[in-house]
Amino acid sequence: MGLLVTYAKPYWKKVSVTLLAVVLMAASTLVQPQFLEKMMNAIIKDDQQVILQNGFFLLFFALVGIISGITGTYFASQVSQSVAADIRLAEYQKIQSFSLQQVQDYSSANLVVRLTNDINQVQQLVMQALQMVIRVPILFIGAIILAIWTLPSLWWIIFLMILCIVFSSKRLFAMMGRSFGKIQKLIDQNNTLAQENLAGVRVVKSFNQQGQEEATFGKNTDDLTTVNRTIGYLFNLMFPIFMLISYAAIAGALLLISTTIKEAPDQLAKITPFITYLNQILMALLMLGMISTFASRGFVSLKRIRAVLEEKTDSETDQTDKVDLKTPTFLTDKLSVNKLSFTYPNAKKPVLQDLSFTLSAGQTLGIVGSTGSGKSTLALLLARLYQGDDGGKITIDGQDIHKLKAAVWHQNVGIVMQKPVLFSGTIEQNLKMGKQDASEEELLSAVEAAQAADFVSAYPDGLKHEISERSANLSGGQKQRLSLARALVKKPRLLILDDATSALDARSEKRVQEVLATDFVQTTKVIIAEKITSIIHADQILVLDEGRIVGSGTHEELLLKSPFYQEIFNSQKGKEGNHE
Ligand SMILES: Nc1ncnc2c1ncn2[C@@H]1O[C@H](COP(=O)(O)OP(=O)(O)OP(=O)(O)O)[C@@H](O)[C@H]1O
Repeated sequence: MGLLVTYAKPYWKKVSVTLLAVVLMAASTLVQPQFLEKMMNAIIKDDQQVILQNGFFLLFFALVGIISGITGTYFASQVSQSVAADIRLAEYQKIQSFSLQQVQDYSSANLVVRLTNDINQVQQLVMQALQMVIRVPILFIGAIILAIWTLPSLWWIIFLMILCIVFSSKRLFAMMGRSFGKIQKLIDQNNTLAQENLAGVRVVKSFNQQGQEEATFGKNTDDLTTVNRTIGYLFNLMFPIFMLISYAAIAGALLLISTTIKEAPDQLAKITPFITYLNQILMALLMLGMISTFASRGFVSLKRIRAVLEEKTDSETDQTDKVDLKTPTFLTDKLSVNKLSFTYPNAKKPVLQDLSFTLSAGQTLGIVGSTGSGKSTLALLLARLYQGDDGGKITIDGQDIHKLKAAVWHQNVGIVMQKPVLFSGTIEQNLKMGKQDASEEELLSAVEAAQAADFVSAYPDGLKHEISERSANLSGGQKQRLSLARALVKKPRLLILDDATSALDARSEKRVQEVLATDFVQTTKVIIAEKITSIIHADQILVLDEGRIVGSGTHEELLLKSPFYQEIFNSQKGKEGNHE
């Protein structure tokens, strides 16, 4: 609730207008039966003037009710949309600052639901709350007081009716409440299934898995429908049950009045407002039921959103805009990795153990090793996307990289991941992620260095060419080249290439190596490769096996002293790609 109040504060003027309109509407609803009673009395006495006079007031207050109703809905809708938009933005910004582990812990599908469906639920909650939170108590208490005031002897009928309604709705809501939590979980699963299936559509088709995928998705959708239907049934039951109770109360009231009408004929005029008040009490309880439904779903969603917003993230103490990104503040000398170990947060065993090595500025480090030996993990640690276990450190000129501003480190480090990721938008927009203010010349030079010039210049719109969703209109090699160009355009002080040239032909890969050696002399390079030819000239090569360094030295040294390295080299000799 505190979260909603915080986000609604900037819109206090509109909130006040909404609440004022709602109070006016509730008051006009309560006052109308009073004029109805006066009209009934005048009809019995055949007093035309009083009939007209009260008819006019009745119409006037009905009009006030309509206008204030429309005004309230208009402003409530504006406030709820603005509050939802602000929370959505805050949540999105928060997710942007999440570590890889946090994204993995929540799962991306779950975060998408929290950004979409959960926000919609909160929007509905705000909309309904603004319109009903004040209206319901005014209407409920006001109608009870006025009903008793109208026919005091029938007070117990009112309370009996309320008791029956409260009892039956409590039961219905208890049954519905259980389903709301389930819905959110099923929507998460539904999203995960759809996302995975669409992202891997080629695999699904090539393995003829459409039927299997449809069945899994269908099962989840059926479960969701069943839970939604249960809630729908229970909700739709509520209205007839309430109506039944209220008609029983009205019938009871009429029966009792009919026995006393001869001694007190003025009670005839009171029966109409009394019944109207009974209906208003019923309306108030129905609205309470509705708001409880929105509240049950809305508060589940609000809790999920708050969990995201309250996550502790690295960048909270590290605001990019306060950092001078232009001035390189490190990498003047030595990058040292000292006794570095790393265990993924939910894993039992460390993935990297006791790694130590040093690199001088401008040097090239090659990393080879068996699959799953921890090469990509080391790349992520060097890029400061994860932090090593206690004790081990990565330092630059003696300073722990985690003590530096994350934004500064990321500005000076270029990483090309094993699976290249580009975003929908133009090639230029993607490349400028490396350097926002890069000139066209700088972009073209990076494209040239990454051996992407041929295919980029073949597009009639060149750098303005649109990359489609999940870069479906690019080949694997093209994606790799553009990812490399994006890292090169920022002229990083430390460049990490994780199997980044695997989809390049031997000639292009050789050209990339030459460009890195001549145009990026100052850049320290860490190159993870499957093929030894990719790192053969490295100043130092690390051989990893099961997270440990099992060999280090130059190519020639390793050929002499590391059987593991020799084995890899011999297995690759003569194969395509050995362009040495
Ligand atoms: N996010 C993660 N959470 C938990 N374990 C992970 C995660 N990522 C990787 N691992 C595990 O860490 C180990 C090392 O993975 P890593 O990707 O670093 O190996 P690699 O040497 O790059 O492999 P490859 O040559 O196949 O790319 C593997 O056993 C893998 O299962």
